[in-house]
Amino acid sequence: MSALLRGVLLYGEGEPVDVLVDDGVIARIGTDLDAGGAEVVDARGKVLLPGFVDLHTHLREPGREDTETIATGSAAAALGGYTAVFAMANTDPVADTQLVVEHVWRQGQAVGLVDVHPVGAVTVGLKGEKLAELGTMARSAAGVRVFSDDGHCVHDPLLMRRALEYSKALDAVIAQHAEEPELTVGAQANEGEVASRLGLAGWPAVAEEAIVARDCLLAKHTGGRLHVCHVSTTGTVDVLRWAKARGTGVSAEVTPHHLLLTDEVLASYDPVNKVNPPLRTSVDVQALRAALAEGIVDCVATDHAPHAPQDKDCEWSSARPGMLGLQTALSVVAHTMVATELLDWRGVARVMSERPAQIAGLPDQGRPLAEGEPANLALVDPDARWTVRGSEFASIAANTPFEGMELPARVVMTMLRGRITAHEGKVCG
Ligand SMILES: NC(=O)N[C@@H](CC(=O)O)C(=O)O
Repeated sequence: MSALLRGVLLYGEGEPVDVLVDDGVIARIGTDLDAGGAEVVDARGKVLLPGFVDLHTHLREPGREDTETIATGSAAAALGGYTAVFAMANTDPVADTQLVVEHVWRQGQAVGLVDVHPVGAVTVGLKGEKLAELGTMARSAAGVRVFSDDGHCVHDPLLMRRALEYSKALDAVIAQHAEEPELTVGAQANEGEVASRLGLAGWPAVAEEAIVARDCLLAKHTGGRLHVCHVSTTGTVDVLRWAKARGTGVSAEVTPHHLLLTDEVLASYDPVNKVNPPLRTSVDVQALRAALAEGIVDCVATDHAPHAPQDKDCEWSSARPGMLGLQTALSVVAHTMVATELLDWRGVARVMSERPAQIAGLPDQGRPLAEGEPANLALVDPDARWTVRGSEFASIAANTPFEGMELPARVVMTMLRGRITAHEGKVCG
């Protein structure tokens, strides 16, 4: 299949060009290119970016196919501009064996809309007691390079030390859900004024920061590679700055919802706003935006967490934490980072594609927009404005905290190795 994108702006910069995609790669970039037999896409005024890479997606298969499947999650990813996603291990059964990670990998390939890379659990059953067979998962057909107990913190420092040692040997990364469990027993909302006012048990920032500090020390000590999931506090940014300055092998992600929402939205008591880690204060939001712009926080990851209505339309304390993210990520980043001039589109390519691909060691993702490079691409309309409707998403679940919000910019086309996977809001193939 070949396609010619006419009049597109590479990274939103410079003069419009034509981009000819053929045989899975960017074959030519120039002006007034001859379409030949290629499908012509009018891309005037659109921004071309490398396809996005999500290091943190919950696809819920196996186990909770009532909320998301690899097929529906892949469709949501393609519509959101993603060409690769990392499917978290907290499925049922847990992705802690070769069997499960290979199942997820093969399902993803069979669907074929996005590269689905299974994340392997760090500990057996996410129980935090015994290391899972990291080597077997790494050597499996799925080639696992990201390990995480996400949803749970690897709390035991000796286990975390060993996992980081393995990460070196396996050229992998340990993605930590940083939450000191002793400090968050019963916690429901960011510890502070809002939680007190609403009568919700507090979730202190230090529960995250203490684990990030410990793990940075362990990463430095072992020479292993640590990735900090969903950074949510100013103090974590300070710790990351310190750790990076002393040459620690650490990277970090921030979610779109932590770049936009604060705990003030909890006043409605709507559990759609319940998430782990919790929404923090406007001071934290500003610190996270600045850290992402500066590169202290490396990338954006969605933490796309679909939940069934019965797990969300209930009392706050019994609701499950988590929010959808795949189909709104680009727009929330445009709203919080581009409209505020903290990032330009080249910066968006860095935080949504290049850095996550590097962190996970994906050789054919997050590549430059240049001739001969694989055609993993996201085409964005920077001038679009649209209103979020969870019911219109490809996901089975509809738990978006951005419901009814008008957001800027929208992904209009996604290509995976030269094949159009989504176009104008429709999944292709
Ligand atoms: N991020 C979330 O709020 N939820 C995650 C897991 C978790 O971190 O609790 C989920 O799997 O639903």
